[in-house]
Amino acid sequence: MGSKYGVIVMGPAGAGKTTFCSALIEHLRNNRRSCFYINLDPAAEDFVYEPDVDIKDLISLEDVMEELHLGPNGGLIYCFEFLLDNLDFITDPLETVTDEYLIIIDMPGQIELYSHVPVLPNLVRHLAHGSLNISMCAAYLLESTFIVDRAKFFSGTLSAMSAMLLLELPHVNILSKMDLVKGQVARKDLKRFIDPDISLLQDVPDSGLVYDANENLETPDPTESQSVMTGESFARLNRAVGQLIDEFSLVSFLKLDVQNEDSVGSVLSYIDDAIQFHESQEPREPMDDVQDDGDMG
Ligand SMILES: Nc1nc2c(ncn2[C@@H]2O[C@H](COP(=O)(O)OP(=O)(O)OP(=O)(O)O)[C@@H](O)[C@H]2O)c(=O)[nH]1
Repeated sequence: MGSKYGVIVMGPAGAGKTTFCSALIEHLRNNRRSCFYINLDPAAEDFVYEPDVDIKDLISLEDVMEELHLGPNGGLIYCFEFLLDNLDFITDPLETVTDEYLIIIDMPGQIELYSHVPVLPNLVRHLAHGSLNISMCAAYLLESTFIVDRAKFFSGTLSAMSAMLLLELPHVNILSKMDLVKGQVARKDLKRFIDPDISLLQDVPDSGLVYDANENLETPDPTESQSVMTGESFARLNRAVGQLIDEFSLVSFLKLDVQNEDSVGSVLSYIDDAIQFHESQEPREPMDDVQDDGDMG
């Protein structure tokens, strides 16, 4: 059984991850619980609570972009690869953290991290299945204002699903910034987003989206390179996305209003429960590609 507990806070840019981390820390403090706060966003600057470990003390995104001539996304991936090569930076301070602490890991918002780039699963495997053996939960935030634009909401839902599949951790999805939609959405309408009702996708208006069907071909034929996704093909795509979400059937959201202490407490209790439930279910085994001594080599 693990004797360390952690939550990794993820979600698209601006979803409210750092604000949620601060609200969690405040709630834990008010309830005499300890926490250990790790910032892994090399671009994050303003913190209400100073992180106990900050990736910026290991590597600076600005320096990486300047010296390696990388853009912000490439620079971020480089920073994570560098972190994986220097895992002691994060594992050493965690050695002494006991089970009274909740380890809170604040992630950057680049969604590549939650879709196809392997750095995050490697990091999580190391923390959860390496010698630290941290019992972890993933918290994926999506902004509640997305529900105004259904296409955006369902695309966010897909990114949350992608993170669930990628990390294979106990997982809670959270609709953040609920104060921004309070009083604007009827309770019964909100319910259709909390437990996503795929029939909402039937009403998504056809955007007349134009896409380049041959963008990956080396020698695109200019007469055939443009396709217009309209009408029936757009509806078919939406039906397919709906079916995917429906068949996955594990996606639902918790509501979060960071200004409301009860709301933060309620989300935290789901996180605690997810961690405990997972711990009681699964014997933990180190993964093949992760060494036990904290050195990924
Ligand atoms: N109204 C409202 N604003 C919020 C809430 N949470 C965050 N914000 C605001 O949303 C913006 C982004 O919040 P952050 O907590 O920095 O979001 P983040 O996901 O950490 O952002 P990145 O790290 O850049 O991806 C800030 O201006 C916050 O003040 C909320 O619950 N309600």
